[in-house]
Amino acid sequence: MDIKSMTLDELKDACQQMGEKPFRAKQLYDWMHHRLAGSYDEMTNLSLAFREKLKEQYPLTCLEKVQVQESKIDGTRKYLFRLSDGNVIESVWMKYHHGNSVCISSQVGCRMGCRFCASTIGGLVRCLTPSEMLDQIYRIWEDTGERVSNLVVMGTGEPMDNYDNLVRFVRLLSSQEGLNISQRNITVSTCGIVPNMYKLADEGLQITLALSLHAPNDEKRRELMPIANKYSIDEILDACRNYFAKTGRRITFEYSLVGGKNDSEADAKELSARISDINCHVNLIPVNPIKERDYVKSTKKVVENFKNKLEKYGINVTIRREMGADIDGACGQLRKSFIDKSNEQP
Ligand SMILES: C[S@@+](CC[C@H](N)C(=O)[O-])C[C@H]1O[C@@H](n2cnc3c(N)ncnc32)[C@H](O)[C@@H]1O
Ligand code: SF4
Repeated sequence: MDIKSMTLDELKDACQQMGEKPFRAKQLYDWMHHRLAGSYDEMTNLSLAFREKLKEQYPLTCLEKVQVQESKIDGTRKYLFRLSDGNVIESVWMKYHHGNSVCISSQVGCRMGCRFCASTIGGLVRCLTPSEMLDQIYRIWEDTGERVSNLVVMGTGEPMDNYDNLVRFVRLLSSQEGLNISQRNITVSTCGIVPNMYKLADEGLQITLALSLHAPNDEKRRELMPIANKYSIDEILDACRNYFAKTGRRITFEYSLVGGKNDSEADAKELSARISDINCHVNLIPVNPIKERDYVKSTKKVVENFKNKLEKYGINVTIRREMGADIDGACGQLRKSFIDKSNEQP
């Protein structure tokens, strides 16, 4: 395992095996997770011999900032980072009145194939390690100089398709010796991989589960999301009910409104009936069109009507505020256009 993905206890064992005292592990942990050291050479309170041993046994890798786009409207920042193997990923920093929020990627690409999503067009390249997920937050913290209070795993990738790394990442991020971000301020979004939703409910975590529903019935969902061929909405909603029963955490349903596909009043009525018994919140997101597909955004009026209809049936609902509208591209597009441009060059 890479050294920045280790817990403090694991690091103590590793240090001991290298003949070092356990307090060295604390110093090392502090350098990596609080002082955001980019290399062992910066860790000047560790002996040169120890640093050499570390370099040999545990190469320390950090994300490299490749590009930042900043919104003139609200200060939202989109980051493109390069991983040590040359792959690139994107992350977003948003300023809200309740604090700063970061949206991270969990994989390089995605294999789920949702029709409206730019992240999946090149398929899955690989899963991110816990430290690569952490480092997105660390590098943004370093760049902005501001603490992060909320985290959403809603960037490229399907976190439930990278389960063990995701859970380890959440534990590291929320641990007292880590950034100590409250688990209640962490949201993990999934397209609905049912067995792992059950597993997550038993981890003893207090994170919010966001479920990307996007349709009121299986037929419509299958048109938008191939994963719907594997798990039915009934199965997914049962997994959500179980998550609430086990954790007490209200479920968030994400619903991307696609013009003429899933945004009618009948869709709203059917959706309300299906989720009315679940302690939940619905987040409506007008779909962000990508050039590879011909899906269109629902009009403002249709979005408002959809919201009103859900409210009429007693569902708690918000329309997601558009952040960084001037730098907006759909999720995964910054990475995709960077790769396309790199491929065009001779
Ligand atoms: C990029 S996904 C990552 C997390 C996870 N894989 C999932 O699907 O929930 C985060 C959210 O963005 C939504 N999304 C993806 N592409 C979109 C687009 N072009 N317009 C609006 N929402 C989009 C997804 O449906 C999902 O609800
Ligand atoms: S919406 Fe989520 S699951 Fe679907 S392709 Fe995009 S990243 Fe993957």
